[in-house]
Amino acid sequence: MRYLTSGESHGPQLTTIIEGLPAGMAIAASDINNDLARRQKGYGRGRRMQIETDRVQIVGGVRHGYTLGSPVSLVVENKDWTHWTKIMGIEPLEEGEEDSVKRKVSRPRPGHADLNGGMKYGHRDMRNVLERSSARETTVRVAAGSVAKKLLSLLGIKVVGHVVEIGGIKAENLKYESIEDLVKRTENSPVRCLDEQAGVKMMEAIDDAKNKGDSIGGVVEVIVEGMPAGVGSYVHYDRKLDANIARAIMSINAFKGVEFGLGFEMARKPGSEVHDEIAWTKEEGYYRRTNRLGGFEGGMTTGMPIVVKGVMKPIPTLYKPLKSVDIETKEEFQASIERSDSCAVPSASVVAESVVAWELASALTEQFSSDRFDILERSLEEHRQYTKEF
Ligand SMILES: Cc1cc2nc3c(=O)[nH]c(=O)nc-3n(C[C@H](O)[C@H](O)[C@H](O)COP(=O)(O)O)c2cc1C
Ligand SMILES: C=C(O[C@@H]1CC(C(=O)O)=C[C@@H](OP(=O)(O)O)[C@H]1O)C(=O)O
Repeated sequence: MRYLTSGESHGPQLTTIIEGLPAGMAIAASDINNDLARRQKGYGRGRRMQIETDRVQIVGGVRHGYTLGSPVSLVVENKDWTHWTKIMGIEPLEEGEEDSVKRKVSRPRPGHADLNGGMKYGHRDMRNVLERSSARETTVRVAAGSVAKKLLSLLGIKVVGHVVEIGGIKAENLKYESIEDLVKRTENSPVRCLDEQAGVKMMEAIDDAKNKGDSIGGVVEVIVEGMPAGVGSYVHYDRKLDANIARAIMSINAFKGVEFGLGFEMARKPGSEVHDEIAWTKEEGYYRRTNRLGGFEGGMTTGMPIVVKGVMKPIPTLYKPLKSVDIETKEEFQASIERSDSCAVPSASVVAESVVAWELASALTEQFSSDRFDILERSLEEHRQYTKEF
């Protein structure tokens, strides 16, 4: 499967076209809207989120609630567009209209894409960069991921993202009864954190950063249950599923690192405390006694839960200005801003969940016959039985 997204942060809409979904898969706008709403929530977001109420329109590839096998196109409108029609105008300016209506950006923000993007595409008005580099684009990535999640859930695979650290405050109590329990408890937390006490401290840290005009980052974790063993491949770099997941997480705006299982801690432990012993029972088939590798060996799933973390840096747009250089005057200035998030880690955990779901759905549809959803379902069931008895 593949998808592209299009659209600017303050343009009329965001669009995605998804190719390669099996025909005959149930999908409804309500499934996607639920995930769009989850992405919008989260403590630490700025004023923009009060303007937007993200809702999807399915404009292609679905009829009476089922995919047709043709490309699925999804659209999410930017409500903020009505305030930006002149600034973002698609038509050339009319005679006599001032260039100043474009709200030209000549002052790049440290940590954002402004300066490098301006240099790359020759945009001396760096609004042309920030409009697309903005994480507003993650709205339709979540929409595409939601469709992938639907495919996975129909195949008995569950994916959930949550927050394990914000601003140096780590969640200590990460125990949960079942993935349903994890979903329920994180949905009830404003920071999408299992550990209620840590969650309260995280919110205080966000308030503190906001009051100081600063921003903070954190760590999100995505857990997947129900993936069969042997999905992905070891034969080529771009078919290693863990590598594709790592790339997907790194592609989320502001993400700077990825870990599977014990992650970087593996560097400090001997092999006997890292590798997971293999066991077998008639009922369960093969399983690992531990899951320190986080569900992957050799670029393929082990059948154990996938556990992957991603680190998000603090938001670059700061009320407390950092020094930068105006590209017109070459003079130093201290940036002043109108609005920004102070922490978007909770929202980003939903984005991480979405991009992981996408990679898994992609790998499954590549590996198994997938023109028809019912055949995909059957093939996967056969594969599950086969790997159990292998
Ligand atoms: C959900 C989400 C919301 C974000 N909100 C903001 C924001 O309000 N202001 C900002 O400067 N950056 C925000 N970012 C981060 C920037 O989009 C990101 O830092 C920028 O695109 C540069 O890319 P890089 O940090 O990956 O190098 C957000 C990121 C995510 C995932
Ligand atoms: C719009 C979203 O996030 C935006 C991501 C973002 C950035 O620079 O990445 C900057 C802000 O945009 P604005 O300048 O319009 O307030 C965020 O609000 C969203 O998540 O839907």
